[in-house]
Amino acid sequence: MAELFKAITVAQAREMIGRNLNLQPPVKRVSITEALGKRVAGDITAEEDVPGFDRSTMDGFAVMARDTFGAMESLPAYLDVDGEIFMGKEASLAIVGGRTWRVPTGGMLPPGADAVVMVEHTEELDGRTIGVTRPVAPGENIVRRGEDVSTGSVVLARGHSIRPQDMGFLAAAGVHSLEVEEPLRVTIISTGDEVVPPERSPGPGQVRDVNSYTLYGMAGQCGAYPVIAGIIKDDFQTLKEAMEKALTGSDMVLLSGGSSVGTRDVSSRVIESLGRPGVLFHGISIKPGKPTIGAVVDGKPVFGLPGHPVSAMVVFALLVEPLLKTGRYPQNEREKRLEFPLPAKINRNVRSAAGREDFLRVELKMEQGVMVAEPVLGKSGLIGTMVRAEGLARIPIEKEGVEAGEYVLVRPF
Ligand SMILES: Nc1nc2c(c(=O)[nH]1)N[C@H]1C(S)=C(S)[C@@H](COP(=O)(O)OP(=O)(O)OC[C@H]3O[C@@H](n4cnc5c(N)ncnc54)[C@H](O)[C@@H]3O)O[C@H]1N2
Ligand code: MOO
Repeated sequence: MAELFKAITVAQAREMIGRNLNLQPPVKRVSITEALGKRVAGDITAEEDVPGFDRSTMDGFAVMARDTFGAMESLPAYLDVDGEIFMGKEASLAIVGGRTWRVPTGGMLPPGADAVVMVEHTEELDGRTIGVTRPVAPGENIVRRGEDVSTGSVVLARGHSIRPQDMGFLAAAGVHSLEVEEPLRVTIISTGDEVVPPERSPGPGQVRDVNSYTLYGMAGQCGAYPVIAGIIKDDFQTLKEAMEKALTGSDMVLLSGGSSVGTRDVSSRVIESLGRPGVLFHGISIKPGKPTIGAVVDGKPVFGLPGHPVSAMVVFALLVEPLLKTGRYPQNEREKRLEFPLPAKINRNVRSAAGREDFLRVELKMEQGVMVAEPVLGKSGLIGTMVRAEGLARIPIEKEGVEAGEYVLVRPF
């Protein structure tokens, strides 16, 4: 069993979980319209070129560009018009030097044409001949066959989350159904003898359950399928039974409360009893969120999140969210950078401790064209501070604080 409160870094925590993880989301074939926000289960390869033919991007005249070289207002290049290409129809007759075809925006180019002259840059002479008043370069005002997608190329790679533009791209490539990962099922359990459901009036010493709802919301935002299992008594046997049931029916279990060192804190012992490898760490060098339990049981992650509502949300953002969104933790500098993407100037001094990463709730405002982060002060038990905040600012592990005017990196929410 992991040593109690021998705190490790976030990076080490991620590494330990990642190494033991075996998330296996179910896979389902869906239509394009059902795929929004889902992750692609395997590489999707284009079976045809898009567009399937060379097309004009302007209303005008299909030409061999070289026939227009040197053309100008005072000395147009004269071309005979062989006819008109209609929208959605094949252009089968090849273009002949010195001649042209009228073509609409999106129309097919005749074989041999390598550019289109916009109608504005031509003058009609006798209905059969035009004068080109500006030259075009090869490739101008056209898109080539396969320029959007070429046959055999990977349209979307495995693991990619489908966005609206991806849906259009799939349609263009003729991929009308695809295999996607089903949302991961996350069971959320709250512990604590003092915690009551929101519909109950708390008695003396009692508080309403906050964490089940913040965690439910955060999991939903990640595209997961959260289930609230309710409030379970701080009792070994009762909690063990609830956790076993949760593990059987889901891909991940989040338990909040009971992660600290109180005599009644049974979470760690219960998680350890569920299976192998069990508890990997108990304590991370962050504030808030230090008393976090990280475990993996038969490939499924199990987190014991701190009871304080802000702490639970911060730990979710750092350890749970990447797994629900991508099935893994950020691997390269770009992915890590995108977790806290927004630079902002902090507007007051904040102390931290070297060897500990701090996460500040901040409000964001623009002052003289600069993004400014104003810390929202308050203990990590106060959910209202999170409601006022618009982001989390990070003070890196090696720093002993930040001074007013320094830049911090923020994750807006
Ligand atoms: N002697 C020490 N005491 C504490 C330490 C410590 O290092 N030494 N760490 C503190 C920190 S930091 C945190 S965070 C909390 C973590 O506590 P637990 O995870 O053990 O959670 P509980 O003791 O059950 O509850 C803490 C706090 O949160 C409230 N809570 C719990 N669940 C919910 C819920 N679902 N909704 C709303 N509020 C909840 C609970 O009532 C307590 O107020 O420990 C510190 N103590
Ligand atoms: O996780 Mo505890 O809140 O550091 O407040």
